[in-house]
Amino acid sequence: MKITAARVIVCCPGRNFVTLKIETDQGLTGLGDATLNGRELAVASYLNDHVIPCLIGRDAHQIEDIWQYLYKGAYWRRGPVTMSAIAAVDTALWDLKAKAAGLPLYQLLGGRSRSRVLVYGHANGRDIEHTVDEVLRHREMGFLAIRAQSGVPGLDKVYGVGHGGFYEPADGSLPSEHDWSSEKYLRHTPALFAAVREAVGPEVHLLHDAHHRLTPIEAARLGKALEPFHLFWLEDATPAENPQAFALIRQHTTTPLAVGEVFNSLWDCKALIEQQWIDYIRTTVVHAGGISHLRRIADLAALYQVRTGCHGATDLSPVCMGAALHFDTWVPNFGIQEYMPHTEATLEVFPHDYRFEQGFMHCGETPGHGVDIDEALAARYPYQRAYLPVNRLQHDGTLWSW
Ligand SMILES: O=C(O)[C@@H](O)[C@@H](O)[C@H](O)[C@H](O)CO
Ligand SMILES: [Mg+2]
Repeated sequence: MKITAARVIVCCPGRNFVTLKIETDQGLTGLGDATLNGRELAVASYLNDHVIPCLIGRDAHQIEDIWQYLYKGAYWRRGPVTMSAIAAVDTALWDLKAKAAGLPLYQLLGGRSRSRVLVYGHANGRDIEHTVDEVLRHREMGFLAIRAQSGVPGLDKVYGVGHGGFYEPADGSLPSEHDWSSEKYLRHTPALFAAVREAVGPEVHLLHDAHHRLTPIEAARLGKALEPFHLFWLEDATPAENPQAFALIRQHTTTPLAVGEVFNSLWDCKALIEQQWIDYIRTTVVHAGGISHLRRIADLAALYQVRTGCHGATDLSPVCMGAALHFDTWVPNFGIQEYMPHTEATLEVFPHDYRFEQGFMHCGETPGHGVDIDEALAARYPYQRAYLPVNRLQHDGTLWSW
């Protein structure tokens, strides 16, 4: 099955998405997600200007050889742009191989390891009371696992909390600047989870994302303070460039730790997994080199009882969600899948066969990963530059992790 053409489709049905479409001489096409929030055109150019010329004429069945060619052949290895581009090619080739076999993708990975995929939803509120209401609303919607994020008294905007309706962090023609105070956040968050756990009872899994903002000792303090509320995980407790920071957190708390949505290769994950400094690895298809590389990360994690917890925010396209659900259906050391429902406009551009049902998701049985793109509709939503916000410390303006 020869690759005859490939093109990059950039569209913005409410937010930007980058999709790679590979065509073959057998008339089959494959899709991969290449969306990197706030740097979309960098990946589009990497694909258009540097990758696609190398793909034409290759055998689409040689997924591994093409992966190695794009990884080692670039000389400049790893990084979010490179690995998102490789991920898109890899995902599209797995989609093609499954379509050529007439099988849903999970069958090519090793078949079904579970009947359904546990997911967690996002409950966000402007304050504790509103967040409790949102958690209860999500429980009513059938979620068995719910992430809670709330506004922090004294801070105008914080990660994860929209201002009414759909939460989309990327905004503006330049990055918006948010104030941050770890002290205010640390004073507030234990009270948030005391109220949420009290309201929702012991059964519902509760999750929280500290979003890279705490120092290691502050993260240890928060993990310890949250122990009475038995979180499923505390995510991105501290920036993970220094994996050793998680060793310090580990010394102080039994709150499970999750990290990895910003990782783009096995090498980012290795020490954290081998030292058992984390409990869940958050890498997913679009940013960690595709299905081929994500399998390698999961296999290493399995040796150390670390489970998967794929990233699944709305700035990852339905193509990534579809592929991730097939991965989740197969992977033996599955933990949980993040599920932020896309907008109707996005879902119209990306017809798909996966579905949500009572706290779980089900990938479809369509050959491939089960997601397509309506190119005519996508063309009606041209790219709109948007950036993720930046954070500055409220007391002196120091630039901080957002
Ligand atoms: O866990 C999460 O879902 C977040 O960390 C993401 O929403 C993250 O902020 C975005 O993907 C950034 O583009
Ligand atoms: Mg996160």
